Amino acid sequence: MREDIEKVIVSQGEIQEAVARLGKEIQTDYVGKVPIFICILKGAVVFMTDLIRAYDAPAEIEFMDVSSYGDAFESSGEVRILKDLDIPVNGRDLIIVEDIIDTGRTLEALIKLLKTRGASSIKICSFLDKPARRLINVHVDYTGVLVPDEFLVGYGLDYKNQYRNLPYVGVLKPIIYS
Ligand SMILES: O=P(O)(O)OC[C@H]1O[C@H](OP(=O)(O)OP(=O)(O)O)[C@H](O)[C@@H]1O
Ligand code: HPA
Ligand SMILES: [Mg+2]
Repeated sequence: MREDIEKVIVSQGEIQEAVARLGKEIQTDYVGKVPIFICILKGAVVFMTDLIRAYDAPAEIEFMDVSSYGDAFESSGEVRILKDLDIPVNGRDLIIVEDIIDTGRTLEALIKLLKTRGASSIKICSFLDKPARRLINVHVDYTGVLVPDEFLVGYGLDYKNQYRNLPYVGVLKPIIYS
C-alpha cells in the first residue's frame, strides 16, 4: 500500500467481484440489444475498461467528459461539458458508466441532456455510491459498492488529478491535503 493511503475501503479482490457481478447483471438485462456504454471521463475510465470486459455480449463504447469538481473536494454546483459524444444516440440504449455518485449533480445534468437526444433508454451504472452526500435523488440502476462519507482515491478517483492508477479504493492520509 502506498504511504499516502490511510486505509483501503475497497480491495482489489472486492473490485473484481463487484465488476464481475455488474457485468453479468447488465448482460442479463440487455439480451438481444446492443447498448452503448458511456464512460464519464476521467474518473470512470478504469472501471469502464474492466466493466466492458465483464460484459460478454455485443456493445459499443463512447466517452464524455462532464466536470463538476475541478481540483477541489467540493462540488461546484456547475456541470460543464468538456467532451461530447461522437455519435447520435436517438433510439439507442444507453448505460452511463460512473466511478462514483456523490451529490448526484453530474448525473442529473447528464440524464437531462441525453433524454433530449431521444435515447430509447438510459440506465446508470456506478462503481461506487456515497449516499450520505446525495443532494439530488437520482436512481442508480447498477451499483458496485456503497461507501462511507470519506474522500476516496484510487481505481479512477483522484485528488488533484493523482492517485487514479491505484488498483484499490482508499482514503488519503489527512497530511496530504491539510
Ligand atoms: O455526484 P457528484 O457530486 O456530481 O460527483 C460525482 C462526479 O464527480 C467526479 O468527477 P469529477 O467532476 O471530479 O471529474 P473526474 O471524473 O475527471 O475526476 C466523479 O468522477 C463523478 O463524475
Ligand atoms: O470521494 C471522492 N473522491 C474523488 N473524487 C470524488 N468525486 C466525488 N466524490 C469523490
Ligand atoms: Mg474527480
